[in-house]
Amino acid sequence: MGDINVKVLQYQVEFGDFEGNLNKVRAQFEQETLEETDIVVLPEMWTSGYDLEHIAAHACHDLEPALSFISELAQQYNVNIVAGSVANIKDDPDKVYNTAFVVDREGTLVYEYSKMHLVPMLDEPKHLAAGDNKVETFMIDGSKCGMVICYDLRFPELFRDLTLKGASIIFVPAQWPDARKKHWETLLSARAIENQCYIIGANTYGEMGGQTFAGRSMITDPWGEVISEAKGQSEAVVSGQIDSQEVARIRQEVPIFESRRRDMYHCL
Ligand SMILES: O=C(O)CCC(=O)C(=O)O
Repeated sequence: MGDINVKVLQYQVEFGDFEGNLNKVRAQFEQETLEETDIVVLPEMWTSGYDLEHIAAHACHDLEPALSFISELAQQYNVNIVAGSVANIKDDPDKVYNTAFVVDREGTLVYEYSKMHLVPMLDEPKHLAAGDNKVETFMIDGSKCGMVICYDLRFPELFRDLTLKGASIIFVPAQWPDARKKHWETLLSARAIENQCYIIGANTYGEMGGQTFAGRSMITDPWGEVISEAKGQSEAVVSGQIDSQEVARIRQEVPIFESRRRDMYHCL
C-alpha cells in the first residue's frame, strides 16, 4: 500500500442546472493533469446545489445518470472518484436522499452513503429523507476510508465509529456556508486530531440560491496539520499526498485508542 495522491476540486456548483454541472465537472477533468492522481473529490449536491424547492425534479434515480457519467470519467482518467453527493431517489418516489458515492478506476461503484443528519437551518428535513445506512467503511487503493456529508461533521460519534472500524481517511463533501466558516475549519481539524486520521473536506464557494458558501476545502493530516488548502472563495484544486504509514505513527506516538475508558462513559 503506497502513498495516495488526492485532488479536491473546489468550484462553484450551478444552482438547479444538472447539465451545466456535469459539463463543469467534465471541463475540470479535461483541464487537470491527473496522471499522478489516485483520488479526485467533488463537493456535496454537485448536480443541483441546494435548489430544495425543486429537488425531486433534479434527483437521480438509483444514482443515474450521475453514476454512469462519473464511471466513464473514472475509466477515461484511470482515477478513483469520491463523487461528492447528489439528490437521489431509491425505492420510494416520495423520498429524496442526499447521497454520496465512490467509483473506482474501473468505473465500478464501491460505496454509497446517504446523509444521516439533515440540516434544520437549511430546511433539509422538509425536503429530504435522512439516510439510515449502517456506518461502514470502504476501500480505495488498499486504504480503508469513511464518508460523511457536511452537517455530519458536527457529530464526533460518527467519526469515532468510522475510525474504530478502521478508517484512516474520511471524506467530507460539503456545501458549507460562509456564515459558519470558522466551525468548518475548526471541526475538520478537531476530527483529524481526535481520531488521528486524514480528513478531506471538499466545499463549494460563492453565492448560490441566496447563500454564500465558504470554500476553504482542505486536506488535514492525522496530526491536525493542514497539508493543502484553498485560501478562500475561489476556484482551486487542493492537492495533497496521503502517507499510508502516518496514521499508525501518530497513533503510536499519542496512543489515545489504548487510553480510552469505555467503562467510564456511555458511548462507543
Ligand atoms: O452545519 C453547518 O453549519 C452547515 C451544514 C450544511 O450546510 C450542510 O450540511 O449542507
